[in-house]
Amino acid sequence: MLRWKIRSWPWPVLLAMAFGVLMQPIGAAASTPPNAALLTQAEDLRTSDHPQFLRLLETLQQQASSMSPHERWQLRYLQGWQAAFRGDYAGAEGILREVIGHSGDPPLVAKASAVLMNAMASNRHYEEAFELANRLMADLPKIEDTQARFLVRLYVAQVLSYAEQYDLAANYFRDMLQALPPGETSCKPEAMLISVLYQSHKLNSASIELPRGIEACRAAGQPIFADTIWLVKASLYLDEDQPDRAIALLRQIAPRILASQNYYHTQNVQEEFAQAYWKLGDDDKARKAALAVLAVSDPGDINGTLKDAYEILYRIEKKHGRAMAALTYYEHYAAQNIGHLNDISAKTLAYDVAQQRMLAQKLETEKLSRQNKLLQLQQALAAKTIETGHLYIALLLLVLASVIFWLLRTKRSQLHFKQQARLDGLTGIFNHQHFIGEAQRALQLLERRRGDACLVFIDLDYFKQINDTHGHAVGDALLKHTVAICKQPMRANDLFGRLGGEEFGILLLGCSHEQGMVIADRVRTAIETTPMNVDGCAITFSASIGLVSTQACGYGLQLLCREADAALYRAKRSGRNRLVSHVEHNDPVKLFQVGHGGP
Ligand SMILES: Nc1nc2c(ncn2[C@@H]2O[C@H](COP(=O)(O)OP(=O)(O)OP(=O)(O)O)[C@@H](O)[C@H]2O)c(=O)[nH]1
Repeated sequence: MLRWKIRSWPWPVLLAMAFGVLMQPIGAAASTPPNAALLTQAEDLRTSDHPQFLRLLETLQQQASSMSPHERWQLRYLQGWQAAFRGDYAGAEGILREVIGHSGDPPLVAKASAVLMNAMASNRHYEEAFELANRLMADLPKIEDTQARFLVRLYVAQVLSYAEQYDLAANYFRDMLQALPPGETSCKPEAMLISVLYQSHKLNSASIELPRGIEACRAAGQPIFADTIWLVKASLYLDEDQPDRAIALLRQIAPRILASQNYYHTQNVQEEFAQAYWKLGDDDKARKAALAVLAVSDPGDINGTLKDAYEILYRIEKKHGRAMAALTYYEHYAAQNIGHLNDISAKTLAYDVAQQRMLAQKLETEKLSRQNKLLQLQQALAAKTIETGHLYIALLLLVLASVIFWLLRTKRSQLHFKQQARLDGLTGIFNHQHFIGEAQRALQLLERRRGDACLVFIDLDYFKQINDTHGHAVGDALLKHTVAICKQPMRANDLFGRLGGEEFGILLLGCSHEQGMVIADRVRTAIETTPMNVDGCAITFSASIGLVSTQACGYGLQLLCREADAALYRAKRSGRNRLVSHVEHNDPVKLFQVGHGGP
């Protein structure tokens, strides 16, 4: 028994319908509108009045030299579209690729891409067509022109249905119906939705979509799309074993379809007649209709309609025992069946390949983006490490600076304390201990050079009385005053120290006995003649001085101190305020007059 197979509506059928092949009469234009208006008019007429479109295209081609570059690219797009329409797919591909590559006009590029995709699919370049469909779907959000978006979505959905992705295509058409751009009607998406629902077995003859679609196309003045829906309805009657209703419907639409000479619709209407008559057992009419399908077909055509027509012819001939004729039709049927199945496999395979390739690209992109992210993280980490390194260095430098600062402070304190330990707290000159140490070292050096030096001991006279009379503070001030006076005749390298109480020592370096005597006497005289003023009252005082030279006693400090002390003692004993040298003890050549006998 003949099994009715749901027709897989081939791409060219839907494409031809979308292009429109209505032979509407056209009126000649009274005057020639400007190029831009003519281009828009031509684009609008493509599907509703194709002959008029061809005439306009001719006019536009003649006016090409007066067009702007943008208009010339629009014309080129229409030429590409027309090439695809007339079946010159290779020519269409070349022109449309040119528009896509060079026009620089995003809506035009989108429309040209959609038409190119159709041309490639019609030319059985399935893999390229599906890949382009994937790209167009991905780029869809970027297409701002509503007309171009509509066209792209329409064509992409058609290509999806061609790859038997019916649910996906149906969703596309439903989305389009939800948001029709201005100037577009629901006819085309409705008709195409019905077509994919039929192919995915989701319709019956009572489905609401059918009258809705027919009404939309009638209102839009698109009879060809309305006929598509009528043909689907007739197929559904056949599926539901209602051949009478199918024939009644086909009789209504057949005159218009046959008059339109639409290739695919003519094939389909005849094939549906054949199926219906076969079901009713009217073999003659079934045979006649099936032969009419063959009559309108091009040689070499392979499609589901031809396959079904040959199957009916084979069964009729077999039924009537015409074995030879039955075998011939069977061979054609088998060839159509294999060709049709091969074509379906090629499409399915191409779609799978395109999907796999897209998935691989997506994974590659994700991998790259992950690697990129990893790289960014590594860079951030490296930057952080450098930053941390800088922080550590800064911290280290800070610690180092603190340590250096602390060491310097400690050193300064040490130096300060050391200095303090060397100096006399009241007068600021060497204290006894340091004076003795320094004198020892200086005498040792001097001994090596055989230089001269004089050690001078100075003791203030009656200092106790000054303290008692004027107070201890005045006594302190007098001691400082004395130090200042003593420093005046001294040289920079001479050593000066406080030996205790009111007693001072001076080591005059590089100084002979005679020179020493002169300097020491200057000191004595200066003390005697430089009173200290306290509250307007001049306090005069004097000092006794003992001197010893290395010329007389050598470089031993102990001996020098003893002899200087002895000379000082003698100065005190002999009346104070005088200079006595060690030499004078043995040969008192010169005695100094006492300035004051007492305070
Ligand atoms: N103001 C003050 N007095 C001091 C200091 N050191 C010692 N004296 C005093 O110096 C005085 C020394 O007195 P004496 O040893 O009797 O000697 P003098 O009164 O100068 O008598 P002669 O040395 O014999 O002339 C004592 O009264 C000490 O108290 C000091 O740093 N400041």
